[in-house]
Amino acid sequence: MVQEAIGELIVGRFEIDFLMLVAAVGAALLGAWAEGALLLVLFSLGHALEHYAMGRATGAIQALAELAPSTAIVKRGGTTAEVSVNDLRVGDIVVVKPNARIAADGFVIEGTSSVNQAPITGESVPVDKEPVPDAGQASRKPSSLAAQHRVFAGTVNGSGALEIQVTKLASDNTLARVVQMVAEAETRISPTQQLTKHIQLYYVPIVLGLVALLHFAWLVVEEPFSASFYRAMAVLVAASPCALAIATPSATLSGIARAARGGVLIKGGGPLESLGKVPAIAFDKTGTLTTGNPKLTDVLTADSIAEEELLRVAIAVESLSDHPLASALVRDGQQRLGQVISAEAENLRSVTGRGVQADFEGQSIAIGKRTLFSEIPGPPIPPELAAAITRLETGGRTTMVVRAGQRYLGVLGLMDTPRQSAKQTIACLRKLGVQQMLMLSGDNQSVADAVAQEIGIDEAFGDLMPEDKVDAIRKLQSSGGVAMVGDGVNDAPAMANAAVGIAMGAAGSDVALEAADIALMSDDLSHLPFAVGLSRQTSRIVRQNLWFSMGMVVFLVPAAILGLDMGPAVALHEGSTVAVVINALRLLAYPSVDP
Ligand SMILES: Nc1ncnc2c1ncn2[C@@H]1O[C@H](COP(=O)(O)OP(=O)(O)OP(=O)(O)O)[C@@H](O)[C@H]1O
Ligand SMILES: [Zn+2]
Repeated sequence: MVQEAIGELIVGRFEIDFLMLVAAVGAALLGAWAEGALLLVLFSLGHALEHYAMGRATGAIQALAELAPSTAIVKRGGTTAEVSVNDLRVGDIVVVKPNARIAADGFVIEGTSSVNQAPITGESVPVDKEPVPDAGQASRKPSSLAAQHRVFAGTVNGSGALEIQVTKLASDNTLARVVQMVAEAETRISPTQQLTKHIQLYYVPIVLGLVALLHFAWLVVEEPFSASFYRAMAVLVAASPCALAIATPSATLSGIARAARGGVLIKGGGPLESLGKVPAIAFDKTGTLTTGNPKLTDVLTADSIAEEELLRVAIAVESLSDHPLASALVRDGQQRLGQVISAEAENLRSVTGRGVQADFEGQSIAIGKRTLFSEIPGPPIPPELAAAITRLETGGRTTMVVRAGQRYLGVLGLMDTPRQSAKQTIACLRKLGVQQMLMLSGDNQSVADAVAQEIGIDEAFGDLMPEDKVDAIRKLQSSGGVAMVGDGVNDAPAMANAAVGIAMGAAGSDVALEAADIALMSDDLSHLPFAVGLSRQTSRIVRQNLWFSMGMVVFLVPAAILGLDMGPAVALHEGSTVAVVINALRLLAYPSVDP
């Protein structure tokens, strides 16, 4: 305490601890050793309780870090050995026994099991895991692997034994990054916290002035100097804004810790507070409200073009693209053809938000939405093909027009389905008080409208380029604030312009984890109402704490002036500080909303 007080003095600012120290030393100097000692005892007792309670919140975060085992069983050169996780290298094969905690991030190469991922993603249902078809290919791009192949350090294996190939060093795995980000979050200051800092800056000097003045009370009322001094000291204690100072940080810390346990990473008090306040939430469509796993539903060829030709060209080009539409086309197209197309195009150039261009068998190929072809040189879309596109779009299809050289080969229709949890999530958010739910999509307006209608979104904006999404967010932001939910990859600019950027499925994506203010670790929308609810509850508790602690000062100061003793004044003062922290700890027990 003394150190803290001196430290603050050195940086030239009065702090609460300093006030208390003045009171204690003052009492002792005047020969009232007993009072001085009582003051110090009560004071440190209060602080000990407060530290203990705050420790509960920080402990919740610390517990997260201890989820990962410290050793792993590694297969190297035909033998197995137990090594420290810090000695694991990318590419190592780790053996995971049944019911053991997984020691590293990686993908499954042997065995099947179901893994409880709740510690990382908050998903209550275990996720089935199976080996990747080709380990060599998987290791080249592990971040694009499906959930049934990937595993995370800190999750708990089910009843099957697994062998996994390590993709991340222990210091760099998802768990380590989450722990680090939560730790950083603790140090970020929320707006309300800044407010209380501000109050302290003016408030403390005013209190000191009042206390100095009260020393001269014996000049006005008839009493000995020592009586005036005691009163001044009691007022000093009564006026110390300890509870006020701890009101917000204690709640923020508990809120962040609770969220982390529920698979929601909140990067600081700022995002935690704003999420509970925003009147509107905007969602990206593909991969956020929909599964992001579309199916090829229609193949319409232009006159005199064979379906094989259309599909072969489209597959050769799209196998180079990593857009979800592209992988769907490659997968379903080959199935429809009944053969694997191994021919690959060259020189892929993507036209953001519109489509792709590439060279294939001596021709320049363009694939994309209607507007692509009014922007690149070449003949316009013939009327009968345009009619077919319109028909598909009215039917809720995403369309991909294919042109080879000067010839239009046809149009492909794809359909994505809304996530199962989407409709319920939207309803849940509405019940929590979010007034407006919007959708931003690069897809055509008909598809956007169809999805919005199905899941209960208020308004859908389609045909948006990434920069249009940013503009839309800016506009919403200036009319009351908006949170943006996306995958954090191509929505990063829009997310950055929102009051709060929320990324989904962040456990699998470093980029998303980095870009978001709030990250839903699981690829599951239903954790969003939990985050919003928790955030609102945090704001409520902060408000209660602020009122209570200010109320206590407003009561105690006059009471002390009118003669309340030092003992009760200190007890009430420290009691209120502890009460504030305990109130904040209630957040640790905030229930997860089950969908
Ligand atoms: N590789 C591609 N092949 C064909 N068309 C593409 C490709 N990439 C994008 N497009 C076209 O551009 C449109 C917009 O793509 P963009 O990536 O901006 O949005 P999205 O992520 O698919 O949708 P949302 O904005 O709803 O998440 C797509 O709907 C599609 O018509
Ligand atoms: Zn205090």
